Amino acid sequence: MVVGLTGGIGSGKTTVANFFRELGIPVYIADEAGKRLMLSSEEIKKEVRELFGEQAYPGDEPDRKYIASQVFNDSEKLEALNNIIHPAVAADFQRWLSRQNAPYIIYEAAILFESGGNEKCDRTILVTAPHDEKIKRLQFRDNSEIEEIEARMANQWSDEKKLKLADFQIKNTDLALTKSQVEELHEILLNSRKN
Ligand SMILES: CC(C)(COP(=O)(O)OP(=O)(O)OC[C@H]1O[C@@H](n2cnc3c(N)ncnc32)[C@H](O)[C@@H]1O)[C@@H](O)C(=O)NCCC(=O)NCCS
Ligand SMILES: Nc1ncnc2c1ncn2[C@@H]1O[C@H](COP(=O)(O)OP(=O)(O)OP(=O)(O)O)[C@@H](O)[C@H]1O
Repeated sequence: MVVGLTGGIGSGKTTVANFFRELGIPVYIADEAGKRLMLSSEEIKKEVRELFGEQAYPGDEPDRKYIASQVFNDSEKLEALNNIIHPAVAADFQRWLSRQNAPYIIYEAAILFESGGNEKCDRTILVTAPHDEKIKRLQFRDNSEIEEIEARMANQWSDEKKLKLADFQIKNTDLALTKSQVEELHEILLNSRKN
């Protein structure tokens, strides 16, 4: 059973994914796979260079800050980048999935619903947190500018829209409460598999 896990920027997806990992559940993180593939795949490097110029890959490693500055205020360029990265991540995920042996696995992706990835999931979980809390956490973690965070948010669906499609919601405010929501959901997922 594939359980999709998503949430807006800074909502706490990775924090929640790590709680599932502590329960012994295999977790695939699409953002990390995308990063790894941008480093290892010559095909991706070539296509990204064609799209954004040499500046996107000054050497062997991508200039993520430069690419971000090009895509989050230009939805056509973002779509073109997504079209390069997402199929490669999907193939990598299928290879990973075929090696797993667990009652269910977690597939964590930032834009699961926006990209239609939810259609390949048996269940979906949305992590939510108050807007100001997300901004505070990201400023603390990454030293990000508010404008940069809001530009990414503008390219993601609202929680209201995603909640209509999600099977479960995890409200990530207090970490201890988040952990207990994960433990409860884990039991539900184990049982729903038996039905
Ligand atoms: C633009 C890139 C180079 C910026 O890299 P950077 O290290 O700054 O950010 P990172 O990848 O860690 O993402 C941080 C957050 O930004 C947001 N974000 C990233 N990609 C997207 C996207 N395509 N659409 C909307 N939001 C996005 C998410 O909330 C994500 O959690 C990178 O995000 C990227 O290659 N994105 C396109 C591919 C993609 O969709 N990746 C995510 C799922 S595979
Ligand atoms: N409940 C919480 N209370 C306080 N800090 C939190 C909480 N949940 C997450 N954080 C912190 O907020 C930051 C963002 O969390 P996390 O990285 O899990 O979010 P994310 O949704 O995966 O982020 P991104 O969208 O950038 O990939 C991290 O520094 C994390 O340690």
